[in-house]
Amino acid sequence: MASQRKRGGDPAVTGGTNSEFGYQKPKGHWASRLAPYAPEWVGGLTLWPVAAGAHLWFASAEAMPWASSGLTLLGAGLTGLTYYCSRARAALVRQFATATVGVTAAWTTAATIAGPWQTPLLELWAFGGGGVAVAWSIHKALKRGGDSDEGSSNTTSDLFDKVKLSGVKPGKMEVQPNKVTGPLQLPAGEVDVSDVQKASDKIAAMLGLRKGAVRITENPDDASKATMTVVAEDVLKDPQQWPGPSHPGESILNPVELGVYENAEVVRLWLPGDKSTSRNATHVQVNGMNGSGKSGGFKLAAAEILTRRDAVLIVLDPSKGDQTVQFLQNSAAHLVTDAGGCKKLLKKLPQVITDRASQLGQWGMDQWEPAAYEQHGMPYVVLWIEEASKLLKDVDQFDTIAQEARSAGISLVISQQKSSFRQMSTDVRSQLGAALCFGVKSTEDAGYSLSDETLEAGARPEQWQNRRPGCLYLEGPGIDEELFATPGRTYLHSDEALAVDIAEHTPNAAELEASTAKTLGLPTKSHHENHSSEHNTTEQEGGTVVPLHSPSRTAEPANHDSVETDLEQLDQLEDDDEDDTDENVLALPEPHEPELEVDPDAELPAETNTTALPQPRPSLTEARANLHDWIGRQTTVFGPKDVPTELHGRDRSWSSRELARLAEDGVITPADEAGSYYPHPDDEQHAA
Ligand SMILES: Nc1ncnc2c1ncn2[C@@H]1O[C@H](COP(=O)(O)OP(=O)(O)OP(=O)(O)O)[C@@H](O)[C@H]1O
Repeated sequence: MASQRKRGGDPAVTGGTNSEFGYQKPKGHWASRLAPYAPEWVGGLTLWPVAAGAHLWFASAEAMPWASSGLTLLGAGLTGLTYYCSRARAALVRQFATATVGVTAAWTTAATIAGPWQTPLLELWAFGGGGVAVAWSIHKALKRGGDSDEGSSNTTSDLFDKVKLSGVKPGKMEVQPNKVTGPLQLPAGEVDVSDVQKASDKIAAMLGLRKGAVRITENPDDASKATMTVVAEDVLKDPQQWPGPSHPGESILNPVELGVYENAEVVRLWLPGDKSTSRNATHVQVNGMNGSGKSGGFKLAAAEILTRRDAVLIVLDPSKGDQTVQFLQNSAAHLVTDAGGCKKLLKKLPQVITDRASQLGQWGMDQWEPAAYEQHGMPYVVLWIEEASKLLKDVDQFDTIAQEARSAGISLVISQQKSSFRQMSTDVRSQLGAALCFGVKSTEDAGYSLSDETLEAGARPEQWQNRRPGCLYLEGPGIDEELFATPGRTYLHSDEALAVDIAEHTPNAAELEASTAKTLGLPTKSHHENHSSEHNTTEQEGGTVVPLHSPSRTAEPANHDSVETDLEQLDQLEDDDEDDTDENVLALPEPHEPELEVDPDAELPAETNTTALPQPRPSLTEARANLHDWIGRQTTVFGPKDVPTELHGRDRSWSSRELARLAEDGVITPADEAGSYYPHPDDEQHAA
């Protein structure tokens, strides 16, 4: 327990400060330099006249026995009290303070009875008292420190005195850019690391810093040690720009990079396990209130996953439809946005897990490793489940699914506002080894996401709520535990920029192996490309949303399994919610409808409003030709927002990508402002 004693009770720390918080104000004048040492000398000198007065006062034979026994009791009580109150101090100080009070009380009692001028009381007072006063002064002089190396420690030591944690001893503080760190030694058995953590905001206030600027992290190997980190400037105020994919064309074994921590380290999330570093594969829970930046985090993670050579991303997003996933329209991601389809896919997962795990076993692998893709074509699968609470309640034994999925090379990412007991069972939660926590509403919500240790170490996602979108804490395998309580912020990005990088990688994107694709009712590569080969006259730009009963599914070869699956799906139709009607429509086989404007891209309602709806959408070739003509008529700088929707029938991100492509091909020239262009090739621009 923390010592809650009053600051004034310890002669070693009283006096000597004349600013509000003492430790900051320099004392130049000799009087103020000597003032801290006055109490022991003044106290010692006044003791003699006090004892003399008491002796004369109690001189009568009747009063003296009462006075002597009263003073003895009082002395013993004060000695015991001193010992108790100094328990949070270093052992030597505690013993010295107790001895000082005990000896002083004994001398005062004896001097009151016999008279302080008697031998040896007079000599004891003169030499013994003087010695005690000198000892206290030396102790104070050393503690206050004239030596500059110790200066910072003593200053910090005083800081702990102020928050009533005097026994806490700071070590040498290490100064880094925007950060000061140093070890703390706690008085073993007297002050707990949680006591210091609770005082961290008070310490920040005393240093004139914002809440959360001081963090105390416990030492996992020694409960009497901790680390104090002080971050002066809040560098997360302004998010950093997305630098592009971190490991394009490399393995998903490399971390997914999402942003930066306040100490400028990169926020890294490892998904697959790695035996060589004893790291486990992990699932992730993503939490954060509305507007806290979850979708932004998803988009960055998606861009990372989709630019790796051996990973497949499947996204289930039953709530926002393709509002969030629009930027993935040209990617290899598998998207399911109807609730019924999402649930069906989840129900098929156990089969996929069993198949993949036994397949990996046959190849001699007890978990997924890059060789599984390189040698056998089995990619790592990241199944990202948005608004998971709406789906998981209908999936039996999801905890078992989660438990088994990791060994089958599948990471589940469960994203929802909060993971309270109503939203997610404790069993499921215990299977999610990583937590990505954005701003939440309350401390309680933070507790559903982050571990107690991280919260005690100073993580406060509730301080952001949704006022600091993108700010996060991340716990997970492979991450240095000191970073668990370090705030970070996702990169600032635009959907267009992400889409461009993803599209660049799409031709090399990993394919879902045939057996998994079949069980889940998904195409192997991407809906976009499969669909394209089956319906090559159908426009593909928006064709990435893959409901389970899509034409691509019906095109799969019929066999015993698929008959069974279809029967099962028919049964399940009764259970499914709001999307049932759509599913029935989509389930009808429509393999050859060359001119039919089937547009599985659900982005259309969002951007192609009333003007576009009654119009047949131009094909990609027509859209590009229209855009080209339109550019030819432009005379000034323009951007994607200036391109009329009816020219192409698509959303603005399409224009954005097309313009970027044309600029790359040298047809138009980028202007100074990002995302805007001159309607001429570069050389003409210079000539003009
Ligand atoms: N790192 C960031 N820096 C600055 N702004 C950001 C960052 N991340 C997201 N934002 C902005 O914050 C707003 C909310 O973000 P986002 O839509 O990702 O939140 P959300 O948690 O998904 O919200 P909801 O659950 O309501 O969809 C958006 O305008 C987004 O552009």
